[in-house]
Amino acid sequence: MKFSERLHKKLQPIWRKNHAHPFVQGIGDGSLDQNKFRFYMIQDYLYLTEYAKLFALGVMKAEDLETMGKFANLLDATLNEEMSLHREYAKKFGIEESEFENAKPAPTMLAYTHYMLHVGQNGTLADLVAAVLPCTWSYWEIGKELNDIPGAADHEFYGEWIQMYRSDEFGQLAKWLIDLLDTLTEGKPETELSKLEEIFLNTTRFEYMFWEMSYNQEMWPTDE
Ligand SMILES: Cc1ncc(CO)c(N)n1
Repeated sequence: MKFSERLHKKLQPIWRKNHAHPFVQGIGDGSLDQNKFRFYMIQDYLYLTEYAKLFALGVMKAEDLETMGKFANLLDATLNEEMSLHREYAKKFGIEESEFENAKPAPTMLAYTHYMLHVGQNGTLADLVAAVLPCTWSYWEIGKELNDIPGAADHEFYGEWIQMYRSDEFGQLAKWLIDLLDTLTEGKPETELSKLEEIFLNTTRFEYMFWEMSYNQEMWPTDE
């Protein structure tokens, strides 16, 4: 069995929870409160700013030019395509891009990005890929599922979000990461695989927490 097939089995219960989450459901049927979405987009902008750095670390850790080039593509796609979606939404909200950039980070966003950066900086290339994969893979899956809801991708407010994550371009990036992880783990001992599985599960759990955080607009519980 490919390592990604093993991971796919493991992540199913959490993915089902993602898809059933009222935030995701609300994007699908257009009923999501726009204030919740705005909170999410701001935190996601901060998230992607850090996430993009993982791809720069991928360039550093890769051992051949082809892999370096692919990570460079991912870095470019994140900063200049995916984050353009957020900048467009900022316009729709009538707020400046700088308001996105200078927003206060929410604790779950901080915990998630810092965990990934820690793994990416201190681990192997396989560790790094295990950490970043749930992000791309789960969004692609959500994008495709929501796209299957009649009219969802044409919704005047949430349609563009669905179109971004269901797109073939985005899917290709996810597929490339999946294949890379399978190649890197071929013939590796169980001790190593279970360590990678744990990293993958942790960021999968963080993905669920990000929906939860956004739905509840969670900041520090101690803030005045
Ligand atoms: C939290 C989060 N996970 C995944 C993606 C997909 O890139 C995103 N934009 N934000």
